[in-house]
Amino acid sequence: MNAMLRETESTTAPLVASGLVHCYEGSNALNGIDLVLQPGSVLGLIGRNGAGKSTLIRAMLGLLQPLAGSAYVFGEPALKLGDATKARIAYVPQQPEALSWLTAQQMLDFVGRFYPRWDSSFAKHTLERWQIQPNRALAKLSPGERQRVELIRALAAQPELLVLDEPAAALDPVARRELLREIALRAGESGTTVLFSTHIVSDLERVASDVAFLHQGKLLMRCTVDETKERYARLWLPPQASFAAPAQALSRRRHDDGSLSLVVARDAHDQWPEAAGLPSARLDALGLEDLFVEIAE
Ligand SMILES: Nc1ncnc2c1ncn2[C@@H]1O[C@H](COP(=O)(O)OP(=O)(O)OP(=O)(O)O)[C@@H](O)[C@H]1O
Repeated sequence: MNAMLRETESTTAPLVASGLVHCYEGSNALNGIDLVLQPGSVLGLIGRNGAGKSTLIRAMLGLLQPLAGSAYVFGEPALKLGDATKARIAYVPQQPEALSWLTAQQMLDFVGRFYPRWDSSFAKHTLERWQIQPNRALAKLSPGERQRVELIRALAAQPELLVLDEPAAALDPVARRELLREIALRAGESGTTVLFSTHIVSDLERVASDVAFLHQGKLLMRCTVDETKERYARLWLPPQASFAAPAQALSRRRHDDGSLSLVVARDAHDQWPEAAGLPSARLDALGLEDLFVEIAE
């Protein structure tokens, strides 16, 4: 990332990661991630199990100290966030466990005190609408119900930055649709910036403006959802043309007959690799799901 750009963005963007590196027990979970979230964008972070999504989210929010690199939230170093900045963020972890001895209502009442824009009427009505018993201990709720209470907490806070780590994992399809609608509404009407991780490509297509693809701790792709179809494609080369395969490709697979399939991207001048112009070559458009499967396989 350009140094001047980094300086400007780190003071204005809701979320900035710069050269984040992290290891667990000697194995790399993040390999130098640069990522900027623009205000009002909805970024879907996608990647296979173990790709590093939760680690990246936690490092970006200052919940984990990376081995190298830095993160900023609304211009403040993520590891030293003040209360005022914390009140602008709502984060739902993948497996919420905090305050599980309280009932849903008690937890919402307690947490609401820390958020200046807390919408208690939204919290009350959404508990009813999502059929959650307000007086049941959180520990006794099903994982899906527990996740819904956490989502209510995050949304009732009316945050400027909403960060959801696999929010749909335990939700049924109806609840998932409702959540996506709510995210789209918040982004569209209030300009809320949203970062969410997911495995569900259709959710991402439905609500995200931008997509980032994390693979083995590296950010392989970052663009708008619309751009993916125009910028990436599958290039097929027959055996006799495989010598012309470009050196740069997001994935490369040789078939038994000697032909090659590659996922390629347009270059800085918007051009496909030269081999795509060969008469025997074939360039196929890729949907988001196919693109991820091809790259991650
Ligand atoms: N506390 C930990 N101790 C050791 N290794 C860990 C720890 N947390 C994560 N890892 C490892 O780091 C890598 C990245 O994990 P992370 O949870 O960030 O991935 P993820 O993309 O969120 O995965 P999933 O989609 O399954 O939730 C994985 O290989 C995981 O096993």
